Amino acid sequence: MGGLLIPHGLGAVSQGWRKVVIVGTGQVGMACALTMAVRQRADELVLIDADGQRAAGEALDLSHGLPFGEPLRVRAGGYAEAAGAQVVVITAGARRGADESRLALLKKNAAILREIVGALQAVCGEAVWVVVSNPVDVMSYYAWKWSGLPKEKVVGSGTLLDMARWQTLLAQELGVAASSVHAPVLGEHGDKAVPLWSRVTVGGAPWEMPIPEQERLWGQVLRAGQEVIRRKGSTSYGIALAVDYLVGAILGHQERVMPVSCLAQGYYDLGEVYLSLLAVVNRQGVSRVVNIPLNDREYSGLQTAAQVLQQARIGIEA
Ligand SMILES: NC(=O)c1ccc[n+]([C@@H]2O[C@H](COP(=O)([O-])OP(=O)(O)OC[C@H]3O[C@@H](n4cnc5c(N)ncnc54)[C@H](O)[C@@H]3O)[C@@H](O)[C@H]2O)c1
Repeated sequence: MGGLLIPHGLGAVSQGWRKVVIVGTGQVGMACALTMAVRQRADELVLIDADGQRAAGEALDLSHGLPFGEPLRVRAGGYAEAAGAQVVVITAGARRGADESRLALLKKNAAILREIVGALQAVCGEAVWVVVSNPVDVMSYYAWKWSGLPKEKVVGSGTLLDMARWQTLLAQELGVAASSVHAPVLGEHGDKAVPLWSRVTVGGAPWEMPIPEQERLWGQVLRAGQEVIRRKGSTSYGIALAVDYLVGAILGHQERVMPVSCLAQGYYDLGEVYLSLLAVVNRQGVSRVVNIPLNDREYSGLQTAAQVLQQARIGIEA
């Protein structure tokens, strides 16, 4: 993978320079790159892919839009170019088909992740690693385990997307802006996600829905990813906006509270497993977990998610 430096018209790297590396320049990786470019999230984006030509083409394509935005350095390259990044976003790996579960990707994507972790370790030990590749909770766990990084520094996008899908649907149902709805989701990114119905608020006011209505709506959230994949082959924009939000919290040291996949040990009687809990995100990554009280249904939902995620690891070498 040869480095390709796109002319950028920027001078020397200044203090506070924000460098983000994206590993995997497929649909998700490039949607993340475009979102971050448009939102001026970074000063420098480095794109890495096993297919070096693809990464180079993507970097060139993105660079052609630079005259319309703020200065940005975009380049494709190898892992050596990742040195000095504050954030690494891992989106490399196979994606699922419409009728496939995320967990079915594990064996293949774990092998890809192992290779990536080995390469990143040498150059990005100071960065926060944001894992997006599926199954994201198990991949985040192995990124943490194999890298030996402190747990704060390895964070998965987790149920950020599930939460966004749920909030979008609730907002449509109520005829209000999606940003006015707060509806946290914990647990697995997938079938064992745990919607916190007891915590739903609209404009800050608690909001309730009859159980059959809850089930109907949550069923739609669970099928949302498949609905998109069936129609266009992959999901990319929703996750990209979620990742941009998460990366923004890291680079801006924002202390934003959001559900992300993190080491859950020590919370809600959970063991050594990565799944989504409400966390405060800042420059360190996961700065702390917000240990909110859960009702019985939510608590047992988390236990089930943890069991499924721990079982999925069987056969993969820790
Ligand atoms: N966490 C989430 O909410 C979420 C949402 C959507 C997609 N995803 C996941 O993101 C991943 C990527 O999805 P996509 O649609 O972009 O797939 P894609 O096929 O479009 O892109 C994957 C990219 O990974 C690259 N790649 C493969 N092996 C590599 C390696 N060893 N090193 C570097 N690059 C490598 C491929 O060349 C390809 O460019 C999938 O696992 C998908 O399931 C996660």
